[in-house]
Amino acid sequence: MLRVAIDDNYPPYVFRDGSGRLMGYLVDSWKLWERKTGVRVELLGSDWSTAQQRMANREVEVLDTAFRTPERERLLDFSAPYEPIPVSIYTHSSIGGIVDLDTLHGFLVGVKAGDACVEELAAAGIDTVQLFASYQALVRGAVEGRVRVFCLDEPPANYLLYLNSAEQWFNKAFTLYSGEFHRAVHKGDAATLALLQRGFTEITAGEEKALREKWMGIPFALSPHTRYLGYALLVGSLVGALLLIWVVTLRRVVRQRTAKLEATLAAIPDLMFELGLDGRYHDYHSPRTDLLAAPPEVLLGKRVSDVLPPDAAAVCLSALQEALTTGHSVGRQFELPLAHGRFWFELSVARKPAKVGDETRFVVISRDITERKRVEEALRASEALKASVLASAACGIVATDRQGLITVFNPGAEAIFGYCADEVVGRVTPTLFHDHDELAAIAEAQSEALGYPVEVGFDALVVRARTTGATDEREMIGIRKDGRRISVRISVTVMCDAQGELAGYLGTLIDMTEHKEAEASIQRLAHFDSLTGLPNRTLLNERVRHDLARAHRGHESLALIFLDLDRFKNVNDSLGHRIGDDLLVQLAGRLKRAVRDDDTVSRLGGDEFVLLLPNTDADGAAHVATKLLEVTAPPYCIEQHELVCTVSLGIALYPADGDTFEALSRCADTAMYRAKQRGRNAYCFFTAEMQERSTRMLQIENELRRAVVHGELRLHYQPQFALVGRRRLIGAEALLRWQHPELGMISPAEFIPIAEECGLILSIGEWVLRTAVLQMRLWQQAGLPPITVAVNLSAVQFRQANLTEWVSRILDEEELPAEYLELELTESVAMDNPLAAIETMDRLRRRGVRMSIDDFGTGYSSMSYLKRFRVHKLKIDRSFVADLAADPDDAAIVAATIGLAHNLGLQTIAEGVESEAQLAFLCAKGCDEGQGYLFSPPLPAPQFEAFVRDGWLV
Ligand SMILES: Nc1nc2c(ncn2[C@@H]2O[C@@H]3COP(=O)(O)O[C@H]4[C@@H](O)[C@H](n5cnc6c(=O)[nH]c(N)nc65)O[C@@H]4COP(=O)(O)O[C@H]3[C@H]2O)c(=O)[nH]1
Repeated sequence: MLRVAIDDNYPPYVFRDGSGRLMGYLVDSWKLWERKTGVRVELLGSDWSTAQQRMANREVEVLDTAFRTPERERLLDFSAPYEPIPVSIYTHSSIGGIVDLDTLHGFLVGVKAGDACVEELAAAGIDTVQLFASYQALVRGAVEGRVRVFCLDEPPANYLLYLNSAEQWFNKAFTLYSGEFHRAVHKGDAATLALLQRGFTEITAGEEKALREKWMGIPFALSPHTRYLGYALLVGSLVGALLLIWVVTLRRVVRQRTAKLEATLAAIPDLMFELGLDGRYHDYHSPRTDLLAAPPEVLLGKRVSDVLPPDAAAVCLSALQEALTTGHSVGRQFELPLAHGRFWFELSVARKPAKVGDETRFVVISRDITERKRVEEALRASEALKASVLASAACGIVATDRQGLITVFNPGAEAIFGYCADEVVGRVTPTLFHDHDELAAIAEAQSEALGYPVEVGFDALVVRARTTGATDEREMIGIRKDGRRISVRISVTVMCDAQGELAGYLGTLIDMTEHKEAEASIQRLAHFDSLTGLPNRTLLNERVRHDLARAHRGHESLALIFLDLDRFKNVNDSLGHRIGDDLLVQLAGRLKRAVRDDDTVSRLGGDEFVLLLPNTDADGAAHVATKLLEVTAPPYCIEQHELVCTVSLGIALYPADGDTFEALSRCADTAMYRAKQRGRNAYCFFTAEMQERSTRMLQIENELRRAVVHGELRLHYQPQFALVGRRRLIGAEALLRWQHPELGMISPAEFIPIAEECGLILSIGEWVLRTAVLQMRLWQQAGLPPITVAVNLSAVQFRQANLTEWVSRILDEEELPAEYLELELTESVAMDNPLAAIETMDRLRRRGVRMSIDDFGTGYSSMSYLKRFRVHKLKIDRSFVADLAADPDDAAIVAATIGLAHNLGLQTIAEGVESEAQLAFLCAKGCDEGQGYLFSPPLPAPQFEAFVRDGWLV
C-alpha cells in the first residue's frame, strides 16, 4: 500500500465535496494509477502544511502536489513535473500600476502559509505578507477586503474567485513564477519513485484527456449533479448568446466611440503629436498642415531638432523633460518661421502611460497662439501707451469706478494734489480733494436742474456728465494733501465698457492756481498802481464813469479832487527815489484812511493822486480837502529822515464843472494848479475864471506853436546901468515879445509858463539865446560898447543835462566871447534843486559865462546854498523896488539884500527902477546896478542901438 499525502484544498486538482469526500482530477488520477499498478493507494488529504508534516514524519511515502524548491530538494526526491502551475499576483480592480515585482514593493500581499510563493516573494525582497491558513481563507480575506493583493496559484485562484463571485473584482497583475506539480518521495527512495513513474506512464492519453475534460472544464462543484447538466448547458448557451450580443454591442459602441473620438479630434484646431523623449515624431494630428514645420510625410521619424529652429526645438525638449518628471507640461511657447509668416505656438504635453520597458511617449498639443500674441502685444503696446500718456500728461488724470473709488491717479494728479497714487487708489475723491461747502452748492444746483435730490458727494461731481453724456467742466476748489487750497479746472466724462454700460468716470484736472494768480496779478497791474496798490488811471476812469452814471440817475453830486505833493521833486532829487517812493506809499495810506470806503483814492503816477468822492457836494468836498491837508501835514518818518511835505488840491464838481471824466479831470487839474500858484499847501475849487483862463491857456499854447513857426517872436533889450560912480551902460536884458496879429501883445509872463508846460520853451529858448548872442556880436562889430547881454533861463532849460554844452555851442557858433553873456535864473528855480543848480552853475562859470539870481527875495533861499551858488550878482525883484518908498519892510529887504550880496562877494542889480527916489535909495544903499523905465523900457534892437548911440557911446 502506498500512502500519499496530498493537499486537500487545491481545486480542481484535489478538494473535498459537501460530504467531505476527496475528489478531483488527482483523486481520479491516483485511482487510475491504482488500477494500472495494482498497488493500493491511501490518499491522506489535509491542508498543505499537515501534508508536508506527514511527509517529514514519514507517515506517508509520497507527497503529491509539491513544487520543487531547493529547500525541499535536500529532503526529497522529485518525479518529473506533471502539471505546470502559474503562480500569479492578483490585485483588486481599484489598484493599477502593479506590473512586476518592482511595482509590488510596499504592498501587503496575502499568501497561504507554507506556500512556495512566500519563498519567491522573500527572494525578491518582499516580506510585507499576510499569511492565511488556506486558499479559501486567502480568497475570502481578499473578498472581504482584508488584503487587496494576494499571491495564488492560478487554478485555485480562478476556481475560488469564481465561487466567491469575485472574479470581476480582481485582476491578474502578473505571473510571479511558474511552478510545476511534482510527486516527491523521501530522499533516496528510488523504488517508490520508479513505481510512481511506471504507474502514471501507463495512463493512456485518452484516459488523461477524459480526466482533464472532466475536471478542467466548469468546476464540478457548481454542478455536482448530472441532472443539472442540461440546465447548465442551457445556461451556458444563454450565457454564450448574451456574450455574443455583448461583443457585438461592444464593437458597435467601440465603433461609435471611435467615430466620436475621431470627430472630436478633427474638431480640435490644435496640432497634436506623439513624441518620444528625444523629440522624435511618432504620430501627428493636424487639421492644418500649413502650420507644420515640415510636410507630414517628412515629419514622422524626424526629431524636433531636425525640423524646428534651435530655440523652438529647445523649448519642445524642455517641455518633454518636464512632462517626464511631473507627468505634464503646460504653457511653454515658441516662435516658428513658416512659409506664410511667423507663428507662435504654446505647448501642452502629457506623458503617455507605458508598460515597463516600453519607450516613454508624450502627447503634445501645439496651439497656434499667433493671434493671441498679437492681441497681447497690441494690449501691451496700448497699456504702455496709456501708461506713458498718463505719466507724461501735463494735466492730472483721475479715473474712478462707478462708485467713485479711484482706480487711476497719474503723476500729473500727484503733482496737483500732493498725494502719491498709492495713497488714494481705492478711495473716493470727495473725502480727499473737495471742499464740502462747494460740493453742497453743486449738489443743490444739480438737484434743482434735475428735479430730484443729488447727494452731497461724488454724485454731485459726476451726475451732469452721467445724465447728459457730455463732458462736464467746472472750476473748483481743490484741497491738497498739505491742506493748501488751490483752484482746479475739472472735466468729467463717463467711461463705458465694451457693452456700452457705465464703467466709471474720467476726470482731467488742470491746476489753475498760478493762472488765476497771474490773471489776478494782470488785473492788479492793469487796474492798480504797483507802488501804492491804489487804483490806477484805468480803474479810476471806470469808477468815475460808473459813479457819474449813478450820480446822473440819482441826481446826486460828485467831487473829483486832484492832489499833488508840493516840491516832491526835491525829495526825489535830494534823497533819492527810494525815499520818494516810501513817502508816496505813506501818503497813499494816509489818504486812504482819511476817506470813506465808497470813495476812491487813486494814483495817476508821480506824485499825482486823484480822489473820487461819490455823492459829495461842495461843502463835503471842502470838508474832505481840509481833512486831507490835515492828515498829510504831519512829518513822514522814512529811515532816518523826518520829512515835512505839504499837498495842493484842486476840486471839480459834477454836474457844475463837467459831466465826463475828462472834463472833470481838466477842471480839477486847473484848480490844483491854481492852489499851487497861490502858495501851495491849500485846496482850490475850480471856478469860471479858471475856466476862462484855461481856455486862454489852450489858445495861447496853440497860437504859440504857430508863432514859433511864423517868426512872430521878437526880442527887446532893456539897458542896464552901473549906479556906483559915473552912470555907465553896462548891459542889456533880452526880453521876449510876442505881438499876436489878433490877440495883440502877449506878455512873456503869460506865455513863458505855457511854453514851459507844453515843451515849446526849449526851441524858443534856443532862438532867444542865439538871437541875443548874435545881436550882441553884431553890435560889438558895429562899434557899440562891449556890454553884457542878460538872457533869462527857464526852469526847464536849466534842468537840461547838456546846458553848458548847448550854451557853449551857441557862443561858439555866433562867435561871442562868453564874458559878454549873463544867464538869469530865478531864485525858485535855483532853490528847487540846489545841489544840481550848484553843479550846473559851476560848469557854466568854468565856461566863463556869468550867472545872476533873478527875482531875488521872492523865493526862500537857504543861506548855506546861496554862498555856494557860483553867481555873479543878485537881481532884486522889482516888487521890492516898487514899494521902497511906501513899505519900510521892502526897503529893509532891499538894503539887507544889498548887504548880503556884498558880504558874499556878489553884485546887485535892481530891476523896475521907475523913480529918482528909488534910484536915490538904491544908490544910498550901494546897489551896484539898475534897470527900469527910469532909464529905458525894453527896446527893439534898432531902437536900443539908437538909444546907445544917442547918449551912451563912451
Ligand atoms: N513895472 C515895471 N516893469 C519893468 C520895469 N523895467 C522893466 N520891467 C519889466 O520887468 C520884467 C523884467 O524881467 P524879468 O523879471 O526877468 O521877468 C520876465 C522873465 O521872467 C520872463 N521873460 C521875459 N523874456 C524871457 C525870455 O526870453 N526867456 C525867459 N525864460 N523868460 C523871459 O517874463 C518876465 C516878464 O517879462 P516882461 O513882461 O518883459 O517884463 C520885464 C520888463 O519889461 C519897470 O520900471 N517897471
